[in-house]
Amino acid sequence: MKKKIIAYNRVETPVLEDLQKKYDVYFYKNIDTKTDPLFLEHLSEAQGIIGLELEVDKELLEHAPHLEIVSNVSVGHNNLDMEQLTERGIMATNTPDVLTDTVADTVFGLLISTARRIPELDQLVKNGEWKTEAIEPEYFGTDVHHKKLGIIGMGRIGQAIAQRAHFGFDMDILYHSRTRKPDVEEKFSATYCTLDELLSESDFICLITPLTPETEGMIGKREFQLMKKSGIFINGSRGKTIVEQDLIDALKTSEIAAAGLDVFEKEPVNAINPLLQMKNVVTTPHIGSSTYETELKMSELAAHNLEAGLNGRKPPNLIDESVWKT
Ligand SMILES: NC(=O)c1ccc[n+]([C@@H]2O[C@H](COP(=O)([O-])OP(=O)(O)OC[C@H]3O[C@@H](n4cnc5c(N)ncnc54)[C@H](O)[C@@H]3O)[C@@H](O)[C@H]2O)c1
Ligand SMILES: O=C(O)[C@H](O)CO
Repeated sequence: MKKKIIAYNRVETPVLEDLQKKYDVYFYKNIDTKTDPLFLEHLSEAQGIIGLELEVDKELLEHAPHLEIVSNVSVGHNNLDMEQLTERGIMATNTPDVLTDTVADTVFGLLISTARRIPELDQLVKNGEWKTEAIEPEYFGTDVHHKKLGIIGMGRIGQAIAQRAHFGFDMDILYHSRTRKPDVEEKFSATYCTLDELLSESDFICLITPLTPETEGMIGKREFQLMKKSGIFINGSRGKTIVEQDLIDALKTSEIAAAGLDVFEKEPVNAINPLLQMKNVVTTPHIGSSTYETELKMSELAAHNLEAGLNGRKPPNLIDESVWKT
């Protein structure tokens, strides 16, 4: 009998079609996973889950007695209750590496767009408000090259950001991470420092840690106050790593100059969120990894992980290796 799989939110079409040849696949999108009766029925039979941002918690797992593996189509796995999964011996996997450069490009794109006010000035041109041959100084931006960049979370993506900053833009790099990385320091002439030093000395700050109990709300009122008034803050991690209301306040009181945000406390972001009214805030809808090429690679890797797990092979990207019994 074919194994049963729940596919959720995003599995690229060619990958989904390939899975459909080998398994019974039930694809769901934009449903209430706590109450949807058909979803819960399929979940009760499923051996595998593959997808993006499905909240896999105790309640969901209680409806999934046959589950063997949850394969995230993302590197972030804050949607998974790892304690519950491990306790039940259910494998969980993610998609590191294949998206690293794409996310670093997004973060750097946000950084340049925010510093040079590209979306705001694009609107000005398109609205017919470019009135003088020489644009007025009130529309000038700030330089990116040769400035100081602070990276919080010097992992795979953090290092790809550092590479762009160091080799492409001659920036000075400060970083703060759980551990010091001498190879990174040498490669990008980066300096390790405390979080407070990084916040007070950087011209640009990129946050790119995972969302964990330790990083939840790690950037709030105190941290924004430590930043330079000319400071530009970029968040590519998860919305909940910052206290969003404190960011709003810091921008309103000019505690910092501007922000570039790919992620929000609540997604999709609420249309009345004050951040959306601010000219000095550049936003994108959580598209860090969303290019055709990279999303396909993520789906392929997630399917590879899923199929390994379902067929008795160790998935290459097991998050908690302790569940693998040889
Ligand atoms: N915006 C997007 O679309 C998008 C896309 C991919 C990843 N992400 C986010 O980026 C995160 C990082 O991805 P990665 O592949 O670089 O992961 P990674 O594990 O390689 O790197 C994470 C880094 O954060 C550091 N870190 C963890 N806790 C910390 C703390 N309390 N203080 C300082 N540093 C801390 C770790 O030491 C590590 O160096 C993901 O977990 C995800 O949340 C977002
Ligand atoms: O963590 C990731 O891979 C991304 O945020 C998914 O979109």
